Amino acid sequence: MIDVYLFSGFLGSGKTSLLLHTIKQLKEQGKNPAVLMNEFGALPFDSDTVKGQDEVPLKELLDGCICCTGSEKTEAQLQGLLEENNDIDVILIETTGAAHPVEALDAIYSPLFADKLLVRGIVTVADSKRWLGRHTLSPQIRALFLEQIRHAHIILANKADLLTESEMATVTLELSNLNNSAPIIQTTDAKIAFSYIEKVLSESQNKIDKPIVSGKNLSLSTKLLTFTESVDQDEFEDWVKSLPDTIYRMKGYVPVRGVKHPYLFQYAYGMVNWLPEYVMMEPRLVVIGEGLDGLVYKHSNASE
Ligand SMILES: Nc1nc2c(ncn2[C@@H]2O[C@H](COP(=O)(O)OP(=O)(O)OP(=O)(O)O)[C@@H](O)[C@H]2O)c(=O)[nH]1
Repeated sequence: MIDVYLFSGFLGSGKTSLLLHTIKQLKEQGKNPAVLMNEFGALPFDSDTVKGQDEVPLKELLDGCICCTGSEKTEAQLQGLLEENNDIDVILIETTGAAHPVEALDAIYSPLFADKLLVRGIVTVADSKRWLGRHTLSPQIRALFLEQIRHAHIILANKADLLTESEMATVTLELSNLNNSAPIIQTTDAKIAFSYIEKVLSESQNKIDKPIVSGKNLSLSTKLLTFTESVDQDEFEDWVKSLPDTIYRMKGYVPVRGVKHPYLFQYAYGMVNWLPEYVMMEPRLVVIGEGLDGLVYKHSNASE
């Protein structure tokens, strides 16, 4: 049987960081992990990051999340992974931040895999800073955030570096009030020993409840910005920070004036992150949020 782990968590909480860190540890143990990831929106930025890891079989479900693309598609992807690679030991599934973890899990519970896959459980990465500011989220999004925590078998209270010790203590207490059966681990960059996750999940094969909130009903949408000319880095950052709180996530490549290649740009919950790129990437940016109509930067074009 192949162990399957599901990584859940809100947009920008640190799931990809957990995935990369886990792949590294599994490979160090001599195991062969495979990855199924889905992206909300049409651009596979996260899967680009994972492709950088040598020889990790990867399937992506583009343009939608595991829950909305339908279980047949997920089944087909999983089947493809298993047929093309007969030496997989572990499958890691990263769900989109907009997916209800139980629906995503439903999709991989298929009779096709009953004797092949052993679903070990759900690890939810919670952005601790966002947790403290959760009252600013719209009710539907907040409900999804809570559901992802409620259904977790292990919770990572991530981004501990951004909070004080007493804030972290508050977050941990509040998370445990919501889900008192999952261990809560405070992490930075979602760094955790995978052996710990393995141990906890092999001990507790929790029963997973039925979904309450559906990821399909959310008013989240995505937008793709393409740039017509390079931007002034400070001005662009000011623009991003002036956007409403309902813009949850941005990632992509932004051409910056005076710099040769577009920078890798990430935005999550009020914080921006620029990283130089040594290759020429197409300058385009995915924006995820609510109420994106009319959102455009002065040197860019927007499309759905
Ligand atoms: N300060 C801080 N930043 C973090 C931490 N973990 C992740 N980040 C940053 O948060 C951003 C999002 O991290 P990812 O690992 O891509 O999160 P994700 O959940 O995969 O994001 P989506 O793919 O949008 O759902 C990146 O800029 C990370 O560098 C952390 O513990 N502390």
